[in-house]
Amino acid sequence: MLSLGKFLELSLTGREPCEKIQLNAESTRLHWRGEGVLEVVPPSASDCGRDLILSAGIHGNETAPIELLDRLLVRIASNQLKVGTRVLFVLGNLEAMRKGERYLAEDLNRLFSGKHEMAEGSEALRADELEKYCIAFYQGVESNGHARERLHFDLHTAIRGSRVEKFALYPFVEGRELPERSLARLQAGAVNTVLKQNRHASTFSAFTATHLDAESFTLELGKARPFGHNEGVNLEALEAMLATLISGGDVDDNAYQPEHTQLYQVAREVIKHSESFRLHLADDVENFTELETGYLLAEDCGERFVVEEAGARIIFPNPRVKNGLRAGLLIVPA
Ligand SMILES: O=C(O)CCC(=O)N[C@@H](CCC(=O)O)C(=O)O
Ligand SMILES: [Zn+2]
Repeated sequence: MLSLGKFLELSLTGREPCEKIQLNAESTRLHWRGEGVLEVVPPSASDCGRDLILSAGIHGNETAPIELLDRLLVRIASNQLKVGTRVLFVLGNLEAMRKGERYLAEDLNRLFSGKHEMAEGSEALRADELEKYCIAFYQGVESNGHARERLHFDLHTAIRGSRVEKFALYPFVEGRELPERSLARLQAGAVNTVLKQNRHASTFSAFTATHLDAESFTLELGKARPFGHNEGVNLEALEAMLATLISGGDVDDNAYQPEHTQLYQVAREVIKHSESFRLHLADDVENFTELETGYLLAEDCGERFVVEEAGARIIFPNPRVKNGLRAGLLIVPA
C-alpha cells in the first residue's frame, strides 16, 4: 500500500509524508494537500466528471466516520477500489481528535461561511483553511465545457442516542430543491431520514452548499464513541454507496423509493441566550423523541419555549452550548 494510505495515522501523529504525491498501480494520484487534507485524482481517461468532498472529524470525538473514511482511503491506496471521481478527503479538527474532544475553544462547525473571522483560536484558523482547500479543490480542474458535479458529505455522529440511528441534514439554500437522485443515494447508504434546514447556517456543509454550489449533506451516523468502539453502528451500506460514487458509478435512475424515506423540516430552533437557560429534558432523552403540544421545553431570561406543533420531535438538545448558539431543533414531518 502507498504510504499516503496511512493518512489517518500521519494526520493524528502530526507527521508529514516524505513524498506528498504518490501514484497507485492504476495511475490514480494521491496528493497530500496539507494536514488532514488529501486529494485523490483519477487518470483523466477514467474521470467521470464528479468532484466529491468527504469530511469527518469536524468534531474531534466523532470517530466512526473518521474510521469509515480511513477504510475507503486504504482501499484506494492499495488498488482495491478503482477511482473514477476526484475526491478530497478532509479530517477536520485534528487537535480535538487527538484529545478525543468535540472541540477545544470553539465549535468548528459554527465557524464556516466567514464566521471564523469573528473568532480566535485553532478552530477559527482551521475553518478558514478548510474553506480555502474546498474552493481550490472545486476550482482545480478543467471542466472542458461540461459542468462537473459537486458533492459533499460531511460525516458526524451525535452526542445522544437516537430513535433514528442514521439521518441526513440538508442545508438551506434559497430556491434549492432536494433532488430524487440525492435521496436515492442516501437510501442506498441506508440513510432513510432526511431533515431539510430552513435557514442559512455556518456549518461546513452549509458553506459548500451555499458558497460553492455543491450538493451537500451533513450525515449523522449513530452516537459519538472513542476510536475502536464503533462496532455498534453498521456503516457497510454507506461505505458501499460512497465506494460506488468514488469509482465513478451511481445509483440507478428512478431508484428512489419515496415510501422508504421520512422527510422532516425544522419547525423552530431553540437558542440559548443566557446562562439562565434551562432545558426541561433529561440527558437520556433520545434524538427524534416526540414531544406533546403544550410541553414546556425550555426557559431563558423569563421567556418560555412551549411546543405548539403537532407531531414535533426534538433533535440535538444540548443545554451546554455557548450563549447565542442552537440548543436544540424542533422538527416536524415534511
Ligand atoms: O448531537 C448533537 O447535539 C450534535 C451532533 C452534531 O455535531 N451535529 C451537527 C449538525 C450540523 C448541521 O446542522 O448540519 C452539528 O451540530 O454541528
Ligand atoms: Zn458533529
